Amino acid sequence: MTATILDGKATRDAIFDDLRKRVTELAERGVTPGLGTVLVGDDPGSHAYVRSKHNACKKLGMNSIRRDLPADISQAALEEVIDELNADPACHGYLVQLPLPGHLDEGAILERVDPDKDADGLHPVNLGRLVLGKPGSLPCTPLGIITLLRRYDVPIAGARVCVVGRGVTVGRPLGLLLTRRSENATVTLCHTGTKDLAAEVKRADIVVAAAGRAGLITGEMIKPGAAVLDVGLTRTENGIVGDTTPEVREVAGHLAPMPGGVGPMTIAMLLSNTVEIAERGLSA
Ligand SMILES: Nc1nc(=O)c2c([nH]1)NC[C@@H]1CN(c3ccc(C(=O)N[C@@H](CCC(=O)O)C(=O)O)cc3)C=[N+]21
Repeated sequence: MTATILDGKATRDAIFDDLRKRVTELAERGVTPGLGTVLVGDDPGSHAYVRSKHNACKKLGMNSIRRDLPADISQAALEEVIDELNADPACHGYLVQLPLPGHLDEGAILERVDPDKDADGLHPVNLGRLVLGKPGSLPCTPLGIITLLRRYDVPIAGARVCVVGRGVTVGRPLGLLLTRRSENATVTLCHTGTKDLAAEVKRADIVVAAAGRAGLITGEMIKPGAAVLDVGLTRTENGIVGDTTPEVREVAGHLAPMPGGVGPMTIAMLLSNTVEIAERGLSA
C-alpha cells in the first residue's frame, strides 16, 4: 500500500478560490483586507516566507504592507513599528516573522501586537481565548492541519491522535484545537521526555510529526493505514527534510509530505485569519 497524499498545495489553491470570493464581497462594501509583515534582519529563509505571503496577497486581491527592518534595530524602534501597524486601519492583520535576532525581547514584541490584528493566532490573549473556547484568531499551522484532514475526509472525531512536539506554534495549540467539542479527538502530546515514543505513535490513527528532528518518525512506528502529517523542517546540505523517513509513505493511509503538505496550508490560514478580521470589522 502507498499512502494517499494530503496535497497541501492543491488544498491551498482551493482555499484561495474561496477567499478570493470573500475578498470580492468585502471590496463591494469598500474594504480591501490588508496583511502586514514585519521582518527583522536578512535571514534568506525568512525572506522567502515573507515573499510568498506577499505574493499570495497579490493573488487574492488583498493589500499587503511590508516592513523590512535592519538586524540591529533597537527594541524601541521595533515597538514603534508595531504601534504604527496597530493604528493603521488599512492593516487588518499582521505578523512579526520569527525568530527575531537575539538582542530583542521577542515576548514583549509579540505581546505588543493588537490581539485583534494577530494574523498568526499566537498572541498570548488569543492562546488564552483558545484555552477558554472564546472567539479569536486561531494558530495557523494547527488550523491548517485540521483543515487539510477535513478536506480529505480523514475522520477526526474519536480518533487517537499522537502529536509529537510541544512547541508553541504547532504541538501545544494543536492539542487544544483537536480536543475541542467540534473536533473530539483524543490527543497524546509527546515530547523529548516521552518514555516510549514508538509505542505512543503505534497506537495513533493520526500522527502529527512536529518535533523538528529529521527522520524521528520511521515506517515501523506507524500503524498501517494511519494518517501522518509531517510538519518538521530541518535544513541540511541536501535541502530541507521533514521529521518522517521515506518508508512512512508505504505504511500510512494518508501522508502530508514535507514539502507540499502542511506548509502551504499555513499561509492559506494566515490569509484566512486576515480576511476574517476584516469581515469582523464590518459586522462589529
Ligand atoms: N510569525 C511567524 N509566523 C509563521 O507562520 C512562521 C514564522 N513566524 N516563522 C517561520 C515559520 C515557518 N513557516 C512556514 C510557512 C510555510 C512553509 C511552506 O510553505 N513550506 C513549503 C516549502 C518550504 C521550502 O521549500 O522552504 C512546503 O512545505 O511545501 C514553511 C514554513 C511559517 N512560520
